[in-house]
Amino acid sequence: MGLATFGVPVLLYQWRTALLRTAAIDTRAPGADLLQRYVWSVAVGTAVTISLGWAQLAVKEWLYIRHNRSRLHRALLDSLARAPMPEHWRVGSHRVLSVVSFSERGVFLGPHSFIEDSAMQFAAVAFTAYSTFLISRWALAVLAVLGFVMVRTMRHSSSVLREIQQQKVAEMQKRDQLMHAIFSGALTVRAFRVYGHMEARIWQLGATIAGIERLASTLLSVRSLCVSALQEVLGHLLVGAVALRFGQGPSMGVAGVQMYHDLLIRALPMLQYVAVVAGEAENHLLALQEFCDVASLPLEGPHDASLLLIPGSWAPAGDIVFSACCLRYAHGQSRALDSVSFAVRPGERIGIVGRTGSGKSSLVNALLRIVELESGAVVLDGTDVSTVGVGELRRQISVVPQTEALLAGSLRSNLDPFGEHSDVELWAVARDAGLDALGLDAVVENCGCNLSAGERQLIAVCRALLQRRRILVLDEATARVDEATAARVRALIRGWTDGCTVLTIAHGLDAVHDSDRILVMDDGRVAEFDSPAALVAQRGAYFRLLGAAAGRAGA
Ligand SMILES: Nc1ncnc2c1ncn2[C@@H]1O[C@H](COP(=O)(O)OP(=O)(O)OP(=O)(O)O)[C@@H](O)[C@H]1O
Repeated sequence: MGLATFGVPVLLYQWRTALLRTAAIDTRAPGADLLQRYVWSVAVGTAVTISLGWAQLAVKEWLYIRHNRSRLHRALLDSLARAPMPEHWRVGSHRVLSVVSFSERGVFLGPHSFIEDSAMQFAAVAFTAYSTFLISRWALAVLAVLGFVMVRTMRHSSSVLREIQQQKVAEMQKRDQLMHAIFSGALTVRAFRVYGHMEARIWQLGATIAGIERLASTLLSVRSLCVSALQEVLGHLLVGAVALRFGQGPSMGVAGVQMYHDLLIRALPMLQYVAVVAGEAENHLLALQEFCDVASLPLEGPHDASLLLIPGSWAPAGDIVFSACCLRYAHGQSRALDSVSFAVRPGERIGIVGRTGSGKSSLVNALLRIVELESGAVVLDGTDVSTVGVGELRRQISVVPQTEALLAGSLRSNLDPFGEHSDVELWAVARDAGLDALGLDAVVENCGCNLSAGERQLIAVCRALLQRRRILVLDEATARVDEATAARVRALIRGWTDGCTVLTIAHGLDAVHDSDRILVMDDGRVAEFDSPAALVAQRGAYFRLLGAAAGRAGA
């Protein structure tokens, strides 16, 4: 680096001498002083540019690759891992994926290459401008105006190209989604014989994408033609201005003009680079903005930092109180829970029923602080859950969600992802659930796609039971198994949750008829809450649900 920084000016000095000799410039002739200053400015400008480049290269590795890259990645992961779920739903997985993939390709490479290019190109343009100023102010004015037009044209065309690119990405996403739908819903596609229709749609999207690509390439060609033409005009105008300036010099006029022309031909494309770099920088900064938006999502409450409890010391027995709870998913949306109040005693089994969208799953979201309450409080064993860490809270509760999450591995690794249980326990729960025929080492593919829907649910139930927590929430946990298996799962849950508080959300009333009490939700409110027998005697909402279920069964 040192050799280059100090060697380059020396080489340039030699070059300048050779140039002057070749051009047979009489250094004592009028105007020669001006030309010498010009050549010097070229030499110094080039040396500065190269030194800047070297210095930038030296800091780049440490600053962007070693330091910023890992820091930004960590910020992105932290943000995604700690953001409240509504933020996840808002951001969407597509946006996260595009930010993560861009972070690899663009955000980290973008700024430093922008600095590298801009340092080199702006310095190049600056010394071209200074050199031209030395020769002719009129030439500089022309250079400035046409350079401005060139940069504006490039930037405008870059933004048009960017829009076209975005359109292409949107069309490609549509095509990918369609491909995914065909792949994941292959049975439905074949059953309804719509493959031909979907194939035609994919071809149509492919043709649209090809059309967009053709448009982009035409635009690029037109832009490059325009810029070349503009450069030619600029070059001739400047050379003309210089010829006028030096035209009178008898011994050096032609040589000076020739030399200036040569240097100009090399320097002018730099203007084009400046415009390209500026457009690129704009793209990168927009992407960086997007990256920062996702990397700085608001955080959910502290994970373990309870103000009131010694970490790990909190072990509620399962007493749950909802007190005037109001929950809203988004501003302007109606409340999913509207002044919900009820109390559950430790060890009680509560069935939660109600029509679709009545707020059953929202109760779980409030209990686990997946979504924070707008007002009211959820109290566990006398402790307002908003005062404990979300990690601490969630460690007290096992949940079997509506859509279970299975990972590629074995039955064993899915039942016991953290290797906390003995084979005896795993066999016991697998046997009770009727999964023992598979064997603990049975292969489970990603998302459990090599298992039946019922088997996947059973694995999720077993995994929750093995955790042996005081509170268990089952959200439609037996919706996809036959009645005999559902009865078996109910028996399994009873056997493994002695003394635990169990909240069972279900559409099918069979899943909750043996509960101690039934909570009926209606439009975000508690409609009824009592024992099944009392609710039947009341002939209210639960009774009507039973009647509707009986009607469906009879039909
Ligand atoms: N992620 C979400 N974003 C916005 N609104 C939501 C979200 N989840 C639920 N809602 C709304 O909140 C209300 C209650 O939904 P919730 O999922 O609690 O009903 P549910 O009784 O569990 O329904 P289901 O029986 O279909 O599971 C509905 O009006 C629903 O549209």
